[in-house]
Amino acid sequence: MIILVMNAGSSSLKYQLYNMSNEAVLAHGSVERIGMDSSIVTHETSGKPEVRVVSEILDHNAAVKKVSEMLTHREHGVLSSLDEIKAVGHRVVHGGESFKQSTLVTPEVKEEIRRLFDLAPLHNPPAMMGITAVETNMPTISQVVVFDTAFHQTMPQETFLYPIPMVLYRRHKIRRYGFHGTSHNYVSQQAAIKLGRSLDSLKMITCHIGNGASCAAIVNGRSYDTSMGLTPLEGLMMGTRSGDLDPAIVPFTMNKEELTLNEVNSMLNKHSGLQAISGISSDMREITESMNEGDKQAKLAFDMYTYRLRKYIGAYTAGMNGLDVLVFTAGIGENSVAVRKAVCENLTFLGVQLDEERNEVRSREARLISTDDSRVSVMVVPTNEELLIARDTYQLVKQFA
Ligand SMILES: Nc1ncnc2c1ncn2[C@@H]1O[C@H](COP(=O)(O)OP(=O)(O)O)[C@@H](O)[C@H]1O
Ligand SMILES: CC(=O)OP(=O)(O)O
Ligand SMILES: [Mg+2]
Repeated sequence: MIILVMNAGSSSLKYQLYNMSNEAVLAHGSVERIGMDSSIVTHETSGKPEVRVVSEILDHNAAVKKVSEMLTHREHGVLSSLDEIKAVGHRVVHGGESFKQSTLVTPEVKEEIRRLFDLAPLHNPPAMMGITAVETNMPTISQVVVFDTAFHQTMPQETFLYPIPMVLYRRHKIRRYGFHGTSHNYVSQQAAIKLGRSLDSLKMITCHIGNGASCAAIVNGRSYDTSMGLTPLEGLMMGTRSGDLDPAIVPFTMNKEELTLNEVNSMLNKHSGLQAISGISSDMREITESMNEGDKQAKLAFDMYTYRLRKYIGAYTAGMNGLDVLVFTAGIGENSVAVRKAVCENLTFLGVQLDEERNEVRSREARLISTDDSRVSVMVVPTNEELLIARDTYQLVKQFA
């Protein structure tokens, strides 16, 4: 069965085409800068060099049309017809409390995702545009939605509620939801497999640190707590997002700087984090390079980033009353030797013993980076949200469509 996975952002659409008989990726790529003056399409099929074209792509509908063209292209394509695709699986960031697992798209499901626009104004509308564009361009195909929030629906009230008037939860569902659930779920499973242990007996912390960053406390394979909240702004310091701060900063800054709600939202989501402190970049590679060249602001950004992550690891270890496995994943977690080292070298009191040589090995495989006698197993596990979306889509379509 051939399945197309889509991850639609506000100005981008990433895709992967899977053959589920062996979970092989037949093609993958992205359309970036949708709606801007020149959009960039990249497309790669196994064994061939990447194709890159600049084109005018006005909206997500045009982007899906472009992806269909690439997949069936005489030279670069891998399909003779779009009919070969059995289903499309979409990443949807916010599923609220309505969606505890992945589901087939129906008119009711679409209505519910629309109702959640308020809670994820940056993330859910583009996902809906992707779903509608597939309906227009491939009208007979089954669609499945996979939610970032679903895995965290096992959190208990004491971790998901905010200590604010309960009426706000009852009326508006203001609570902590958590995100990157597909990734936390996937890497926790992979870590247990690699260790040859059952998830049922493990206390784990998974750190998904990419552009967006969150960590999760996972007990017996179920999410117990996670650092993102109502929206993906809470928690860790990120590339351009602040993460945790005193909420009083919001009205205080609005007053002092005469900012509107939109402006303060944009400040905290797009102009904070590593970018704001370093004054250089939101990209951890550039931060590390500048720090190594002696830049003090870059070093401060790096130190704040790793300190805040370490605080969460300490807090979650206390929250779970113990820790067996610590997992690093996503762009920074999988690649930054320096971040992993800075976080782990101050966690010896928890029983974390990093093996410096293992930490420096570069590989795309899940691997152990702690010493053999470290009480806590520290691991790097490459994430693969698309594969989990493809698997859920495959299961649901096999069962119901
Ligand atoms: N070799 C590397 N060393 C340090 N950081 C890296 C390296 N490779 C990628 N990164 C960082 O990973 C981050 C992007 O993570 P990624 O998971 O790809 O983000 P996204 O949220 O866009 O999926 C960037 O901060 C980037 O600098
Ligand atoms: C939910 C979220 O923060 O996603 P991303 O890391 O893709 O921005
Ligand atoms: Mg990501």
